[in-house]
Amino acid sequence: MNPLNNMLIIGMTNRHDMIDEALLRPGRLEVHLEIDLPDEVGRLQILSIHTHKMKDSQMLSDDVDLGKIAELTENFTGAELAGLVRAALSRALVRHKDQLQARSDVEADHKILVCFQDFKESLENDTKPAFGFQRENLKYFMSHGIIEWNNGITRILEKSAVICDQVRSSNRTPLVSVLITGGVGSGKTALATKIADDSGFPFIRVCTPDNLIGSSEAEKCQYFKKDEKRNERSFVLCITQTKTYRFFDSYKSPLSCVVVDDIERLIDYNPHGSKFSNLVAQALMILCKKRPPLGHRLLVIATSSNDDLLSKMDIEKSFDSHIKIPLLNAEAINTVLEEMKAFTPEDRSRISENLQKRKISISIKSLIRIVAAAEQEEPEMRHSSFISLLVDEARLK
Ligand SMILES: Nc1ncnc2c1ncn2[C@@H]1O[C@H](COP(=O)(O)OP(=O)(O)OP(=O)(O)O)[C@@H](O)[C@H]1O
Repeated sequence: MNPLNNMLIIGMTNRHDMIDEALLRPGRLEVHLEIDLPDEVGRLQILSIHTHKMKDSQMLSDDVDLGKIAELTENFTGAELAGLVRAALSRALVRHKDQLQARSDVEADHKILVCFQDFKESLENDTKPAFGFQRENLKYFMSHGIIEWNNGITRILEKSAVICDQVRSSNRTPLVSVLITGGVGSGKTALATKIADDSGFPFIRVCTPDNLIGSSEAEKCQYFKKDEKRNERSFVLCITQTKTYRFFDSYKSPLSCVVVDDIERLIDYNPHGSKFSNLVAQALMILCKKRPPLGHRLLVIATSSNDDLLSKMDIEKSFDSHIKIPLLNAEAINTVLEEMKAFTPEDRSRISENLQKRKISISIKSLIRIVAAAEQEEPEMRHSSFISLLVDEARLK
């Protein structure tokens, strides 16, 4: 066999983690270059390249501000930006065809013009980034907004803003992990996503156990992989047939936030017999401790309703900060009713008067549910129905 000289072999993949290590050893595919998501300047350059021909043939309207489009396309890859330009062009073509059909005047302007509106509509309807997040998806977890029902909630939000600033700008802490705990329905998921949303980080991923229903432990398996070149460990936490949560996806962006919701469900905790998946629990602990690669910063926010379990399993210690969400007392209930504009002002003052005599504590989620149930009653029955539902619920707890 004669060796071939002067050959350069370039391999490309978007699943570096799945390539056999034998192929990546020195002497084989030994130089590894990772292409990160483009920043705003990079996106502007990519958009300029893909609209270059349009501009030359005067098909690009003067109102198209590529700088603005670069600003709006956070987390877009180069291929997605090219797709966006194509989608905007398709919209312009369809509009042009419709205009031609509508006009009897054949002499009308025949020029196809791609406008800023075409890009805007394509962004809204056609091209979405595969990485990162969609802001509207986060809103799903805060379906009733965030009500600052007492100073405790305001302080939590202020403390979280400081933590986000720390991740963003401190050179000492590229990784910060926060644990949010509270009773069932206390608003953990909503607060975690609010913190992630307010952080303004370009990459946000919410990992909920709902997506893993029916997955076996093998499917949820996590594995660790040693990258010999960079001496780093990268890992995949959960693999399902439909979805792959790769926490190291977050390393594609310089500034990322991963929300891990409902830890006890993620680790398959079963109070009967106290069973859980140790593999997933270990993966979580490593996620909270493993520094991201150089130049990348990561905020991990995890939520749980089971404080005791986490401290027994030593998971709690893996987090840098622990936020506890309180339940609502009578005063907080009044604030929430006020903020939600639930019932009439007269009903609200009757409720407030009634609650003064009671010692009550309830979760925000239960309170919202009770308000919705009471609002189904006849107007004159609403406040009494609310009180009795509230008392029943609080007794249940
Ligand atoms: N200050 C607040 N904090 C958190 N949630 C709030 C607040 N004000 C209003 N909400 C609303 O309350 C609901 C809280 O539900 P959420 O699912 O976040 O609770 P949870 O503690 O994660 O529930 P579970 O224990 O069932 O997982 C959301 O609809 C949210 O919009």
